[in-house]
Amino acid sequence: MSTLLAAEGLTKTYGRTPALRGAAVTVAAGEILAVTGASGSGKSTLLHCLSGLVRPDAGTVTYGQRRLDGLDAEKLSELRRTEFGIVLQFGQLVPELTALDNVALPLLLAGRPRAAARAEADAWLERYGVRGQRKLRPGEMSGGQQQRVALARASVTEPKVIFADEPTGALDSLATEQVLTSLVHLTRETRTAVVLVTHEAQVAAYADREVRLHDGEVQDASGAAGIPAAGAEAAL
Ligand SMILES: Nc1ncnc2c1ncn2[C@@H]1O[C@H](COP(=O)(O)OP(=O)(O)OP(=O)(O)O)[C@@H](O)[C@H]1O
Repeated sequence: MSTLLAAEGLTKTYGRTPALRGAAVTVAAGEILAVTGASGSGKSTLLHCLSGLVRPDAGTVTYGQRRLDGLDAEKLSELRRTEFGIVLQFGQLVPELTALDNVALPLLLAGRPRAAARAEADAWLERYGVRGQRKLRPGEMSGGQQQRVALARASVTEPKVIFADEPTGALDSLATEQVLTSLVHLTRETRTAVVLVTHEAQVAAYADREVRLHDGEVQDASGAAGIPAAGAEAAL
């Protein structure tokens, strides 16, 4: 598989706390990569560096032919808007907008007509099991419902890479399966790659590959982790 995203020697220190210490990782088009490790091992920091939200102190992130550190803030934010879908751990939905309008927003920003944007947003809410909540604002939804709306918003543009930080952390196991199955479908249909930060084995089992962090370093990079994603899809 062709490499879409490659990071080498990533180092990031917050004050005196080393979050990453020379981490290296690659992501291929269409693959689901689970990033696992104990609390504080650097998983979120790795996701933030890979998605260009945080600049590492040292090391490189290359997306296609482009080095993220070679892009200015405007180019980086354009790249994130057009090629990436990002789901962070806490509240990134627009509080004033309904679930439907939150999900339609990236399409409207890309110039899609309102009716078409809303129809696509509706379909993604359905896929993630929160169509019933489409008229609610984030403050009127549970944490798990908000997570699913955030995933729908990250998926609606069919980006090249989705970065998701514990996207099922607030879901029960049935809803977790529904969400991960939808993600697997997305990757198989559109060759979207997914970088999935998780501490749950049930979630990592959906990945094609797992990278385990320990104290900011990649401890173990394994092949298929548990149930392969294709198996999860076939089990539908
Ligand atoms: N913005 C920040 N300011 C200060 N320290 C930070 C910041 N972000 C991360 N850290 C520290 O860097 C280390 C790695 O944190 P990170 O959030 O990347 O780990 P994690 O594996 O995602 O943890 P968790 O599973 O608990 O979310 C931790 O010691 C954390 O306290």
